[in-house]
Amino acid sequence: MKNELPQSDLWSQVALLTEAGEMRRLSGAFARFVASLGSDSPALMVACLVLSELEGRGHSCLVLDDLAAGPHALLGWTADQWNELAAAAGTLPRNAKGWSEQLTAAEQVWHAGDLDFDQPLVLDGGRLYLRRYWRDEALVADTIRTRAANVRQVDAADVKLKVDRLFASARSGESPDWQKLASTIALRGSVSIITGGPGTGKTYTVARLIALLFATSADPGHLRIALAAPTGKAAARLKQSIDKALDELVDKVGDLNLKELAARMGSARTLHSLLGARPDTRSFAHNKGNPLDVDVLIVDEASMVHLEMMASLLDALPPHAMLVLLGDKDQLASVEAGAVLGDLCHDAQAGGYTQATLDYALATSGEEIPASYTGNAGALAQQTVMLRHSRRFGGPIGQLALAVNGGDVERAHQVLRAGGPVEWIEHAHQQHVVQLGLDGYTPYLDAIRAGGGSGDSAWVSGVLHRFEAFRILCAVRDGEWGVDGLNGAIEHKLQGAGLIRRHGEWYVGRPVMVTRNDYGTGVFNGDIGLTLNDPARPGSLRVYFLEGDKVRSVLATRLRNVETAYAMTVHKSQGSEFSHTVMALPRDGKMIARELVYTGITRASERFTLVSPASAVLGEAISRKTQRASGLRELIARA
Ligand SMILES: Nc1ncnc2c1ncn2[C@@H]1O[C@H](COP(=O)(O)OP(=O)(O)OP(=O)(O)O)[C@@H](O)[C@H]1O
Repeated sequence: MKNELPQSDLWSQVALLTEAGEMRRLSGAFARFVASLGSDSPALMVACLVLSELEGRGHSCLVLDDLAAGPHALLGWTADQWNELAAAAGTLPRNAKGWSEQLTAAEQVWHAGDLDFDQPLVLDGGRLYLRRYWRDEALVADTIRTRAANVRQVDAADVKLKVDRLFASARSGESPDWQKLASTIALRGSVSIITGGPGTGKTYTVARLIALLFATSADPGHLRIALAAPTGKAAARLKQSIDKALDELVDKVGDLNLKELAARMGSARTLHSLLGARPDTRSFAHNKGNPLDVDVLIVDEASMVHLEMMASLLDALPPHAMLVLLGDKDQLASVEAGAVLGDLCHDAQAGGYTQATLDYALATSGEEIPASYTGNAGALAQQTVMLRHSRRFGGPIGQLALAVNGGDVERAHQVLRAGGPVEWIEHAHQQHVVQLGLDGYTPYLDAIRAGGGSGDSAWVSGVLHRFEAFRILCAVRDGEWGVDGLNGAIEHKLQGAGLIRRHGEWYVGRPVMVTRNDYGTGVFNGDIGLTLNDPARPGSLRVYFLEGDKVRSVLATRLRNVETAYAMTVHKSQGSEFSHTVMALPRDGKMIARELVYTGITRASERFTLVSPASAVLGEAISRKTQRASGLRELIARA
């Protein structure tokens, strides 16, 4: 029955928060929609508003304990903003139990386990979900649990012989050799995870795993191994690194023609293209009913895979196929809801390996897992290995990344102030970033002028590589420290310096980022290209994209969803690396957390410059760890 409550106060508060930019219009509309289906109790309305807001911030659910304690910190609101909303709603439950009872009483909420009427909201184990996210989380949890428990028998002596040869030249430098361990642990599993920071050898290890898979297969000629990553750039990088690593292994796998077998793997694909994305729908051509034609699927940059994509991927993977996820668990999670890799890697640091895993590791790799990593952390933890030693990240950039990752503000300040390849412009003005932009982008713009637009692919590739050597990353989109403000200011500066000649939107030298998948032109969200003259058609412009060592181009006027990309968000930079990376932090950093700073720093291979108008923002961000509400771990642990 409709509850005629004096809720006008609540909706006035909603309007105020919306006007102040603290609440999405969508959240109010969503709550009203739910009310139109039945109860409009204050508890239900407030829960809907908060749930929708959290969804916009990447959480897959609303934990009722958080709601009872006051979710303002999760929302980035002040305690007053929350208290005013709660007071306007009327009497709200005092604790999680009370919230649970009131929400369960609403006919729009399905209490998991009860008779299901396909209600839009789901309450499961003290968490409120939008139905779609609950379905995705349940699917991921069920599939991962089943897969983690499904460990196959291997011939330990045979594996040891082969893995010893594959890792014979490896300068491990660590004991135990986690890389070697990771490859034999993955070999037995239906799902496994290899996590580690930049340069810890995830790709190096997986190349050896591939060789091992071929070498131990009864029918290597028919083993179908597929490589994939969330973005085109990450996919191209994966393929390139694996090819390079496999090249070094050709004589280490007996009579097998590794080159030919590797060539049959084909190129690495984006997850969208692997699954067969269809324009304008969320569904894919491949799913449970039409599974992927693979025996082994290796997915790189798995931290970028959001909950919905992971659910689609697991749904489309045939039960017999092996899934190997590679990624850095400490990186920023996807913009979309879910922090799947982070959730799945909960025990990676500690290990939590059982005696059975210790025995298996010793028998297959000869490596002894130290006692400090033993425990009983569950089936998935037995299939998870964290690589702990970075090979190209030992200097100040690595030290800074480590300090940030560990939440050590003082140490981060120390490294930043010590100079060298790491620098910090404190109390900066926007002009500082703009000047860095001018210096950093002059080389590729000079190359364009010098080349005269010959269009020759080696020349284009050279220009693109120069562009890729430098990038400005932003934590936010809006304002003078955001992507939009900085792009405009840099463009203006380059124009003033005579490096670009802007007539309208498109001009020679304009870097662009694709913001939506476009199947017609074959460009995907996150692809970055440079605008150059079309040698075949004087007067017209083409955008050139680097794909591994190849170059692809599209007529500029055919690209509908693009934005200028002198500055880009840290989120979009994942999977890329630049020799010199500049990261600009805004004046107000309340929504910035450690993972973002860490991800920005780890994009830099040789030089990292931090620019911030207010120095306190960095410390605050490092101290703030993103907590994304999710029930994945609990659902996986459920028997
Ligand atoms: N055991 C090893 N012996 C010798 N070289 C190694 C070893 N492990 C890794 N390397 C080298 O270190 C570099 C980094 O390795 P790799 O690219 O595999 O790391 P990664 O973890 O995949 O990095 P990213 O996260 O940046 O993709 C590569 O040049 C690789 O060849």
